[in-house]
Amino acid sequence: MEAKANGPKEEESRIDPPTNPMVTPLLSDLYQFTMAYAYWKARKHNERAVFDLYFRKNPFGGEFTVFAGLEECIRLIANFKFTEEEIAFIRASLPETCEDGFYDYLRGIDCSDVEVYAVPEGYVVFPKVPLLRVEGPIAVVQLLETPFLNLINYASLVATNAARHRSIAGKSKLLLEFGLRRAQGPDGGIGASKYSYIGGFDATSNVEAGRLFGIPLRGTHSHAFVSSFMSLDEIMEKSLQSSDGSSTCEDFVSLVQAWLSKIKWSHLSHGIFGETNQSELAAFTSYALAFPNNFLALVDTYDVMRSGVPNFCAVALALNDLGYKAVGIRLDSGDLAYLSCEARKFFHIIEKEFGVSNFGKMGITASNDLNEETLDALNKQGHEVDAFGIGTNLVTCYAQPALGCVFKLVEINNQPRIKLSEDVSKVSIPCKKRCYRLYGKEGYPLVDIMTGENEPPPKMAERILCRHPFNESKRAYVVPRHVEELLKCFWPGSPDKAREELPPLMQIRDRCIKQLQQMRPDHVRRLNPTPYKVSVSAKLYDFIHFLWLNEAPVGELQ
Ligand SMILES: Nc1ncnc2c1ncn2[C@@H]1O[C@H](COP(=O)(O)OP(=O)(O)OP(=O)(O)O)[C@@H](O)[C@H]1O
Ligand SMILES: O=P(O)(O)OC[C@H]1O[C@H](OP(=O)(O)OP(=O)(O)O)[C@H](O)[C@@H]1O
Ligand SMILES: O=C(O)c1cccnc1
Ligand SMILES: [Mg+2]
Repeated sequence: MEAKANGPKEEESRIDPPTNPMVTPLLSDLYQFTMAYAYWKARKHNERAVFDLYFRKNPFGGEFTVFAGLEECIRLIANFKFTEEEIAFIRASLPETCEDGFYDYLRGIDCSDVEVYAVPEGYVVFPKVPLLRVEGPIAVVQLLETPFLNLINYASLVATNAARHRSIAGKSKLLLEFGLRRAQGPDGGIGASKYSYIGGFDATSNVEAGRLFGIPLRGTHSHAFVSSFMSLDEIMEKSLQSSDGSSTCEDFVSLVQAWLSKIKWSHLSHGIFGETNQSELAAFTSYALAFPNNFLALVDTYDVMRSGVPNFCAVALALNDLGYKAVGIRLDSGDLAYLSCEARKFFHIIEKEFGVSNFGKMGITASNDLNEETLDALNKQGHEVDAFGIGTNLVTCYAQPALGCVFKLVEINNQPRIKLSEDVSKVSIPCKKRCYRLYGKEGYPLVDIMTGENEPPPKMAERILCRHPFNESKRAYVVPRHVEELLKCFWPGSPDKAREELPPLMQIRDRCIKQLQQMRPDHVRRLNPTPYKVSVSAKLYDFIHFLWLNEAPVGELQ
């Protein structure tokens, strides 16, 4: 197909449908359809509306949030079209008094007249600043409220949760997402894997997420595998070729037993253990025969130091004789700080005693109900864990089950709108706005500022007054070293107009890691973090308060 004169090639510009086929125009609340009908009935449906999608409070007691879920929103609107079956269902769900013309109207709807400006996915974001600004015919944009919130709330929450776990674990640790079995259903599981990866996890055990998104897959084995073996006699196929293929060990089981005996009687490890569990030894040996290049053993089924670790070392040393390097162990119960240190000491003893270089650096993975607090406790106690497998607390976002993103009308037919509330933090910021991040001389972001759409943008090296949107006394002058416009055009209305790229997941992850690194450390620390400043221009401040006074009825005291 020919490339269009000034546009991308058609196939390049085509945007895939949402990952989850359940994400359709019907994945919405009934009231969006009743409102759409009422807009249509009032001939208001094509009025041009601007909505902001934002949250009011950072999750997990922190002062930052990682924005995620944008690509799935763009996929939804790029493919937004009702099927006849869907229209028939809406017709059956609305009162019979609804006129037929509405269903013809629905049949014709797509998002070619909708514009979405958004913060790039993976960015660090803050309360009140729009993550998305959605503009279009009010009835259509209204229908997008629920699916957009659904696609962004959990994605951003779990990406933030992952980023927090990464920040405590430290850069050098491997973080594995193990949560599929505990996730809130299939979409929760897939979403958790995808967005934990964006938040800085290294890999997932979720095979379907690996296929869909190219996330690295990792895994060990379970207690069932260990306890399914009864004795070494079960192992029928005992031969193992050396890693370079030059020789074959006909009886790998005997080689393992010989090593276990050597370890047991070596003067350095003497007394640490007596008889190890032989069924566990059989399981480890079998696993090594199946995966000589990827041997990793779960060592806590019977007794970590008296059985699991010595059995593991015997198999690892036998593999070493044949030129293979074992990967390491996994600890899944007990005191993970203590056991990891004990295991590490044992590996060092083996290295010294038998001259196997780097044996002391053997990988130690830990799992079992890990969360921010346990990671923090392990750090404080000192530990020797290289990789953490985290499931339940990560994917269910146990510490906070939802991020409260909302979708509020800020302008209709060029008329700014405000939503008032007794609770000042819930008052919406009116107007179609532009948002900027101002950077200071040390390179850190200093403040986010929202301005009216037609105000001149803040300029580098030029002093600008940044005001708290609601608190009159809170204001500061900023001379930015660098100004970044936050809301970029991700959906200009049609797939062949210029728009921001939807980058691969890996790039979003890199962006997220970079974003977190460039934050001033006190904003992202765990204990008593400093709030990041979110502000409005002086002009917007005045306008908000003018509108507020205009819209709020004056009470009468009797
Ligand atoms: N050194 C440590 N400091 C703080 N918390 C730890 C430490 N080691 C382990 N933990 C945590 O303590 C909890 C122990 O959980 P629990 O008592 O259910 O497990 P367990 O008895 O060790 O193992 P099992 O799964 O066999 O019952 C887990 O959440 C684990 O992450
Ligand atoms: O603890 P999480 O953070 O959710 O991580 C995943 C857990 O899932 C696995 O076992 P499972 O919990 O199914 O069984 P177990 O606790 O008896 O090992 C694994 O051994 C971890 O313990
Ligand atoms: O591979 C593992 O060790 C694993 C995978 C999922 C859950 N728990 C552990
Ligand atoms: Mg468990």
